[in-house]
Amino acid sequence: MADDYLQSFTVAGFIQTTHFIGKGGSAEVWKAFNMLTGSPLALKTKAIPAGTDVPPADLAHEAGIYKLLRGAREGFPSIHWSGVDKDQFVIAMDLLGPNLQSLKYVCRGSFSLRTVCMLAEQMITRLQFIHSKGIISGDVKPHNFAMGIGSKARIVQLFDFGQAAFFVDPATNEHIPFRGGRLSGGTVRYVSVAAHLGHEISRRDDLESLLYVLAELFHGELPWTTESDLLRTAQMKAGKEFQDFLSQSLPEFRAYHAHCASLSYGQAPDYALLKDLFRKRMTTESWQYDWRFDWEDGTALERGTLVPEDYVFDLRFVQRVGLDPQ
Ligand SMILES: Nc1ncnc2c1ncn2[C@@H]1O[C@H](COP(=O)(O)OP(=O)(O)OP(=O)(O)O)[C@@H](O)[C@H]1O
Repeated sequence: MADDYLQSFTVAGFIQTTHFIGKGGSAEVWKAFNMLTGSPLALKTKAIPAGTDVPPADLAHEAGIYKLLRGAREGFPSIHWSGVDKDQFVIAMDLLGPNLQSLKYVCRGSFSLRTVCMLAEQMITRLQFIHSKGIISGDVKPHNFAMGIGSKARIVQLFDFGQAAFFVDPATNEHIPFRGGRLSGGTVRYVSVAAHLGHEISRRDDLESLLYVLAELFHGELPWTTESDLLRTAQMKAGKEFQDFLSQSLPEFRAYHAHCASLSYGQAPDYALLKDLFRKRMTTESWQYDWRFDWEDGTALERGTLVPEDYVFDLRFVQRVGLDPQ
C-alpha cells in the first residue's frame, strides 16, 4: 500500500486516523479509531474554505440525516461525533465492511437467489425506515449498502446520504408537492424513470431503484450498460428492453415492478407486500433466514467465490513443514 494511504491526524482530541479509504463526490473518507475506547471508526471529511468556519452545506446536511436515523434498531452507521475541527468539517461514524458492489465481485459477478431474497428483506426494511422518518435516499445503489463489521457482519447497512432529501414538509407535515423540470440526481444506472424525466422523486423511486439493484445483483447485469447514454438508458428502463428482461427474470421481480408502477407520486409503498414476495420464495424453497450470504458460504454459487479453496487451513501443509507431531 502506498505511503500516502497511511495518514494520521487527530480530530476532536479523541479520534485518530490511520488510513485513507477513498474519495467520494466531494468528501474524503478515512479509517480511524477512538483513542479512548480503541473502537474502529470511519471519518468523512471536507475542507472548509480558508478564513471561514461555515460547515459545508452538503456534509452538514448528511450529518443531520444520520442524527435523524439514530432511533433505528440496526442497519445504519451510528454517528460518534460531527462538527468543525481545525480547517475541516468531520463526520465520525461506525466503520463499515465491504459494500455490495465489492461483494458481488468476490462472488464472481452475481449472487444466488437465496442471498438476493435475504438481501431484499434487509434492504427493503432499510428504505422503509428512512421513509418513516420523512427521508428518501435519492441514491439507492449497491455501493451504498455495506455489511457491518464484527457482530454486525450479517447486517446490511445503508449509508451515504449525500443525495438524501425530505419528502415531508416539516412546516405543514404534508408530502411535498409534485414538481417537474428537476435535475436528476442519483446514479444514472439505478435512478427511476421519473427521475430521468426530471420529475420530483418520492418513496416509490427509491424502491424502483432497489429493483434495478436487486435484479443486477441476481443476473449480474442490466439491459443498459455504462456505455448506454442517459437518454438510451431512460428509454430502455421505460420500454421494451426492461419488459423483455423482466419476462425472462423472476416472477418476484415482475410483481415488484408492477407494484412500483401502480404507485402514485405521494403514495406510500406497500413494504410488506414487497418483502412477502421474497419471503414466500424462501418458504417454497425451504430456505432459512440464517443470514449466511454467498460471500460467507459460496456453496450456492455455481463457481464458488473468488477466494480459492487453497486458503482453507490444510493439514497436509502443516505435516510438510514438520509441525505435526506424527
Ligand atoms: N462508514 C464507512 N466505513 C467504511 N467505508 C466507508 C464509510 N463511508 C464511506 N466509505 C467508503 O468511502 C468511499 C467514499 O465514500 P462516500 O460516502 O463519499 O461514497 P461515494 O459513493 O463514493 O460518494 P458520492 O456518492 O458522494 O460520490 C467509498 O468507497 C465508501 O464505500
